[in-house]
Amino acid sequence: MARPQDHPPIADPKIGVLLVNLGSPDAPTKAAVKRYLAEFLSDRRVIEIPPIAWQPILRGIILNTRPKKSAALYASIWDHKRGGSPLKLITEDQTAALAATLPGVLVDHAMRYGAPAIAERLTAMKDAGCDRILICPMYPQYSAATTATVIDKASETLGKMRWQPSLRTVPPWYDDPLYIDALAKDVNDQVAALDFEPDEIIVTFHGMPARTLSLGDPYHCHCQKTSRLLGEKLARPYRTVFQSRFGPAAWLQPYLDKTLAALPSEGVRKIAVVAPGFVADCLETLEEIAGEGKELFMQAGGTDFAYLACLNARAHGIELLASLVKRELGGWIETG
Ligand SMILES: C=CC1=C(C)c2cc3[nH]c(cc4nc(cc5[nH]c(cc1n2)c(C)c5CCC(=O)O)C(CCC(=O)O)=C4C)c(C)c3C=C
Ligand SMILES: [Fe+2]
Ligand SMILES: [Fe+2]
Repeated sequence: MARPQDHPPIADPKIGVLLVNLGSPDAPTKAAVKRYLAEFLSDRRVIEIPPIAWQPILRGIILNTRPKKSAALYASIWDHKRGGSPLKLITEDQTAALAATLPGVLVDHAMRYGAPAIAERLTAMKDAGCDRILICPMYPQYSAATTATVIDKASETLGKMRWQPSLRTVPPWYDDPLYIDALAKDVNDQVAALDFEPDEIIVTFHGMPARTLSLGDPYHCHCQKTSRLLGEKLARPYRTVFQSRFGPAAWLQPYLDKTLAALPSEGVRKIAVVAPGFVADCLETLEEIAGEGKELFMQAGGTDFAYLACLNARAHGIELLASLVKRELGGWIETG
């Protein structure tokens, strides 16, 4: 018969918050990018092609060509001083800043691909005594390729636990007035600091394969609504586009690159570009928009281009995150 002294130690109960973003390679090298892309692009939520057809393309072509090119792009944005990608370092800063607003709550972060892994952090939180955990996928707009895959991975981890923590998830906040207000204030602040007046604000979102819309993914609608609400709040001319097309199939349109190349011929020569679907700057914003995008626009005859930073760990961003998280922690902590 088990005696009380045989009982495994139990930590004091705690509430936990886990921020989860996409993840980056561990280093801006071909080998690290290959490892990262192999994990990312093997996720069936991301590439919805049967593995029997997709894996030979991934292993035979993509992982032999893309890592070299992507590693060079990562190298161009890497923070060598702090040692990491912008996405990783900003997520760390967001975690620390959010923790400062939630005394007594264990705030941590994980990445869906690469490190720190969701399984590792959820297990560490459970071991530290978290019997209630709020997961915050760091995507304002829901998609199966981002939000759902975070929840799948967390559920897979809980599936291996005897004593599971209770789990809550932060719902998508694409139309939340707190988010739209934070974005509008941040865009206005950044535009006011420019030395030109933009003819238009270009609102760009990471793309998705076009067919995900007819399959029932709400991502397109979420992006359109964010953009409309932001545009209305800014009371400025704006347009919505999608970027980062991957593979030969059609993705959500209009495409950012084609739009940037065409705008000057429409008489739009001064623009500010904002990417509200990213809560942290990353390869897709710093390299694709602020780097390649600017070059395309200027070569096409544009005169002024500004990339507006994501909310990141700046004041409007952290206030937003703290409000969303505190609201979802209602009943678990004193939120009044
Ligand atoms: C913000 C939402 C995102 C959606 C929706 C999304 C869908 C999606 N992405 C790919 C392929 C790639 N994305 C890559 C980078 C990347 N993607 C997001 C976010 C979303 N992706 C972020 C934040 C990043 C940057 C990561 C970083 O480390 O900074 C890449 C890797 C980079 C490269 O090699 O070019 C690929 C590939 C697909 C196929 C997809 C939807 C089906
Ligand atoms: Fe992506
Ligand atoms: Fe839609």
